[in-house]
Amino acid sequence: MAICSAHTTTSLRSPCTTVSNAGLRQKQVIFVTSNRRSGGGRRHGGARSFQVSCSVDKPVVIGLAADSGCGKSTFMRRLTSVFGGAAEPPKGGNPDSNTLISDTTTVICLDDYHSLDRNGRKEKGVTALDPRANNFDLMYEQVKAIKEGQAVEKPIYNHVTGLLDPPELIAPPKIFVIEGLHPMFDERVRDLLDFSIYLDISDEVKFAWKIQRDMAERGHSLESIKASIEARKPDFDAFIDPQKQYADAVIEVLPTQLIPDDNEGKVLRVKLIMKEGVKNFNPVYLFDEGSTISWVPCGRKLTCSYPGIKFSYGPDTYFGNEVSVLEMDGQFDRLDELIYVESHLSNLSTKFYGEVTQQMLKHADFPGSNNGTGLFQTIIGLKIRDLYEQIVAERAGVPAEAAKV
Ligand SMILES: Nc1ncnc2c1ncn2[C@@H]1O[C@H](COP(=O)(O)OP(=O)(O)OP(=O)(O)O)[C@@H](O)[C@H]1O
Ligand SMILES: O=C(CO)[C@H](O)[C@H](O)COP(=O)(O)O
Repeated sequence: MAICSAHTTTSLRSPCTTVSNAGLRQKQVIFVTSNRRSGGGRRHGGARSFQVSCSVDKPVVIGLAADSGCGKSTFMRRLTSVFGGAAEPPKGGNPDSNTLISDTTTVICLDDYHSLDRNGRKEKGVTALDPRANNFDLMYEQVKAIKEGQAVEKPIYNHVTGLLDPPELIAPPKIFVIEGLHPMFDERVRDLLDFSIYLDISDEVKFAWKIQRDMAERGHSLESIKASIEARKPDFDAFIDPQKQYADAVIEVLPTQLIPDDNEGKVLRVKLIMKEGVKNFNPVYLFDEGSTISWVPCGRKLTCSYPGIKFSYGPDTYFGNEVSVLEMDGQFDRLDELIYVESHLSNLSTKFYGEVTQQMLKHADFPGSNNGTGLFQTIIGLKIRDLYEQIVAERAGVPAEAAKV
């Protein structure tokens, strides 16, 4: 029996999504196979797709691009937290799965579309960033299937063994996030995205973060970290970096300008570059929309130790597109005082006064919580929630207020 067959669009909560996200309990969800073979699905190079007959709310698809070690996982944790509930790997599945599922979101890692495993890349002398090491046809077919409300059997790239493991079943969630090296590389995949983000970490900062993680936490030597960054650089420049021109929002992370010749990389200058004219996305602004503003909030209401904090805001162009740019240089001493900054920002898509500050305080232990990386990731998380609600409302033909999650 299809438990969703009586479901109508008057309710915006799809029981389908709840069931499918809870591990696709097959007794409760009817699969309509998409070819003539009974019990099977259409084969996609070892992976199948299934149609979930009761899909009412088709997923909103978000792309997040960045190089490895640039904060994608941290961003994803902030994003899923905005929707509530914990994100966990598929229950009972491969312990090395790269997928994270919560009540609302499913985040897949595009490393799972590596067509060459670690040995294969070594033999052919290509890096994982090279398109020849990735199966974009399968990525496109599966993201498209999910967007159309069909479950897919997605391959798994095992980062522990370096091998391609048997596929895992991915059901269409409310919000489907594809994160990794190439979400905007292939035009067909790019066109499926309802919103896209690029994390643009400057070489200096990337190096500092890599050292912090790979040296301190993984025991790699300084030389091997340098060598690995150098080896990836040509392919990064050729295949990953150009994707930022397509992103609806870019979070750019640079060394501070508040400390002359700083080379410690601890204090950061972070820019949130927001494309104008993107459907269901209104850029955040400081004080006065469209103006050019420079603001040092340190004083009676915001404690700042050296080197202080400086915000800037204004219009600009980015790869020929009109954008609004909000910048924060420096770091917060006291996160609870962030409310003072929040109260001067508009179009935040919060549901109550202080929601940005609350989210930041909730995850004060995440990397970047005291600077613009955490602040802008949180803001983009709220904007994605808003975008989702607007899309759902539009599909259901009701005011956006009625579609609040
Ligand atoms: N905003 C930040 N501020 C400071 N350090 C950060 C920040 N974001 C990430 N890092 C550092 O970079 C490391 C990698 O972060 P994270 O796991 O979120 O990146 P990732 O892109 O998902 O990495 P990978 O693709 O390799 O899994 C963290 O352990 C931390 O050391
Ligand atoms: O750039 C990467 C994306 O995270 C990895 O380096 C890529 O997936 C290759 O993985 P491995 O380190 O297991 O060989």
